[in-house]
Amino acid sequence: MTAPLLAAPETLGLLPTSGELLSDLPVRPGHGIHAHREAVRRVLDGEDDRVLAVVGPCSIHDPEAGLEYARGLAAASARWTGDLLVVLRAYLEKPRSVVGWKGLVHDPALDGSGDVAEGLRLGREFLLDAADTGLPLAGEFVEPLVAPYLADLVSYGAIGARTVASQPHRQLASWLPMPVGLKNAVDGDVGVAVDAIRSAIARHVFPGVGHDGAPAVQQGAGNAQAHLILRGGTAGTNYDAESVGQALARLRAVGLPERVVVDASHGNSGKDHRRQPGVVADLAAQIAQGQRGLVGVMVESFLYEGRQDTAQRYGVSITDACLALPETVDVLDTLAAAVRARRG
Ligand SMILES: O=C[C@H](O)[C@H](O)COP(=O)(O)O
Ligand SMILES: C=C(OP(=O)(O)O)C(=O)O
Repeated sequence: MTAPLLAAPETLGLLPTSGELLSDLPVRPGHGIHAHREAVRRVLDGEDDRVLAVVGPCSIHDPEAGLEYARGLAAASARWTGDLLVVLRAYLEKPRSVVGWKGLVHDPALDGSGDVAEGLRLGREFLLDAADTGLPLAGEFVEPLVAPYLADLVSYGAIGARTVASQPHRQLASWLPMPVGLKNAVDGDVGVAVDAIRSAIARHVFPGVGHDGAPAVQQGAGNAQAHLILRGGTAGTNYDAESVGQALARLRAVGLPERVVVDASHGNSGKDHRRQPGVVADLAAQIAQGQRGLVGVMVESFLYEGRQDTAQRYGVSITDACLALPETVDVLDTLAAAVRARRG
């Protein structure tokens, strides 16, 4: 007896279909997802002169702490309503440079056991509860098969620096029903993200899995709000006025709308959360001086500052280091003041 040429990967457990999970845990009346997505679109398209502020933990590992944070941010956000459109980072998947914890959806027990069925349920419950705060939600999409289980609750999507060159992720962005930001690569390459935007705004046909669980040929019509996120990289930061100007020029050169969101964390902070306020102060100065192509800012923030390797301390990130919520309020005050100055 010869071994099969291709054995399927070992099955560790079964998943519900996305249709089943959506019907068990439906979007609640009052979540206002359509209105949130439209609000994000208006800011990106320059029809609303506020600045998008995508703010929250690097990752959600403890739904209780994540919700306490979401409620705190929602309460604070009332003060910036006229100047900022605050969106909660509700990140349930983490791309890894090599190996590591892949996020609540992939490993809710945080121990490598990988109970994805439980992760999807817990993750969706978290998004539903977080949406109850009234904040629009942001998420990075890492595993294309996971998106149909969660994307109906998301109003701002991101494709990260590690997947921006991947055709399946560009296809994913082409069908996702919310504006999607595509990040420059880990090495700082902006060109690959510009290519990704050109791909994401186009129609794609690709294999996928429907809400009924059946494999199917699917279509993405193209995401008109696909845009660039500058996140710095190993080659250096790219939040300064010259880098922002160069990025806008690259977009203009290929006929794309001149708009960027800048991530104050990751390569722009060297993963040192204490540098994020300085980055946002620089961005605020650009906005105050009239830069209209700078349409959004991303900040990594949690209940308490810093990070930890394992979940010992409540409300502290187990992935990248975050600013504490009170410092985040100061940072967003600075940004809101800059938006008012730009109007003036
Ligand atoms: O945003 C979080 C991390 O920067 C990202 O998941 C990569 O982390 P890693 O380089 O520690 O794997
Ligand atoms: C992983 C992230 O970012 P990046 O892709 O820029 O590293 C993130 O925003 O969580």
